[in-house]
Amino acid sequence: MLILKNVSKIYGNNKKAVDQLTLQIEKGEIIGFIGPNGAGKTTTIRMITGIIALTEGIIEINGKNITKEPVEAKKNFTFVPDHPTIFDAIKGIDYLNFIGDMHEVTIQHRKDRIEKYTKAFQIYDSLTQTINSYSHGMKQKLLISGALLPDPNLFILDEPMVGLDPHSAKILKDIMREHCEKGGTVFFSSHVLEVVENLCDRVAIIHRGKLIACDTPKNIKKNSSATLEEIFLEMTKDE
Ligand SMILES: Nc1ncnc2c1ncn2[C@@H]1O[C@H](COP(=O)(O)OP(=O)(O)OP(=O)(O)O)[C@@H](O)[C@H]1O
Repeated sequence: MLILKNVSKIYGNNKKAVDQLTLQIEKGEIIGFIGPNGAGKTTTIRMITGIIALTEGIIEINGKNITKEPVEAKKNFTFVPDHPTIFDAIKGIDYLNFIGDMHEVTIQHRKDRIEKYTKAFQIYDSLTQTINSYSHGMKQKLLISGALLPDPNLFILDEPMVGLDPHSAKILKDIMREHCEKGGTVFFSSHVLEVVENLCDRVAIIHRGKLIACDTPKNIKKNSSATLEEIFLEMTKDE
């Protein structure tokens, strides 16, 4: 479903933010992508989503190369960025309809899914208001609802729990799990290690641009009684 082969990113200031990262994610998996601040998570996600170019390597989404076939590759995923930047002079419902139009979601399917997600996130009654009247969390939930609307094969989220209240975070976790049970795939970055440990099939750990582990939470913990947080802190501590 998602393949990264020897992917690197060197920024203009010669900063090697991602270093030879290789990762394969299968259909139906939830993968949590964790790492300390500056480890390269957002850079990796921005390369997967085609927002920035790779310096080297290959990224394929459902067999489509994000560099060579960006339009085809982009039909296979939706993305929720870490900051809910959104054109906010329009109403919430207009934003969702725009997403529906872009992804050619049928009217009935669109109506059902808008109701399902915005009611679950308790923003349904605010959809007729302009987005500039929304709180940070409401914007985040609108973006998530929009990203779910096309029923993507791959759902990518950069730090989705930030700004969500516990009730909304629980709904999002349930939606992510449901998406995978229906055969979809979820790839998300997070600093909330408890969520990652409890929700994910596998955890990918990046440190200083390099992938240092990618396995089930149980295997990463080597069956010890330590928490994922304890193991993560040990693996990524500065010598
Ligand atoms: N546009 C840029 N130009 C130069 N360096 C950058 C740029 N964007 C990110 N970096 C650097 O690349 C490295 C990785 O940054 P990135 O944002 O990918 O980390 P992250 O793991 O998402 O961090 P955080 O957990 O703090 O969000 C950092 O050293 C950062 O300073």
